[in-house]
Amino acid sequence: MSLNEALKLRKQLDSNIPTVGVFIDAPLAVMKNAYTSGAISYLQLHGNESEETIKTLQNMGSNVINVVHHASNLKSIADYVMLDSSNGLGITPDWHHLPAIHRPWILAGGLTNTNIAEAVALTHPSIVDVSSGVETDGIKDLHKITEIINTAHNLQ
Ligand SMILES: O=C(O)c1ccccc1N[C@@H]1O[C@H](COP(=O)(O)O)[C@@H](O)[C@H]1O
Repeated sequence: MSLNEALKLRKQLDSNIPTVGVFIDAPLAVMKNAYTSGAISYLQLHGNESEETIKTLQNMGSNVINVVHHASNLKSIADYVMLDSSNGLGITPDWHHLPAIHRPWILAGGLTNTNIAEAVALTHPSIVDVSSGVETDGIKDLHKITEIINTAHNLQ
């Protein structure tokens, strides 16, 4: 998505709703621009971004979500870590063998309305994140989004 498209979408959204930009090893200038233009409030980094890059983005004022593919990599100076088995391919991590995680963290990867209760009960994340699980034919589906939000809100 171009910066202009992101800015257009930002304008259509309630200003109280934070927006997240998803990046994989993007140039620092691109990520900085996305943040300073006001298009996004959080940067979600799915590549091999260095600690130095994360620090630079945080010093700009942005919150940074560092995505890791294995629970053994959950140490990061980022504001949040997200555990996701893949990069948006809808593959679930192994929820049964996660170590206890003593920091705010986000569970992602293949969550759907039918598996979210089990995933949360087994892993106790601070936040859940879902993308392909609320799509039909690659397009976000309002019915699926409403359904999973209701399910999540009813979890203990
Ligand atoms: O969705 C994508 O195309 C994507 C591409 C590259 C990196 C991440 C991507 N998506 C993000 O991945 C997580 C989990 O997605 P899913 O629920 O498994 O489909 C989510 O944050 C997506 O925004």
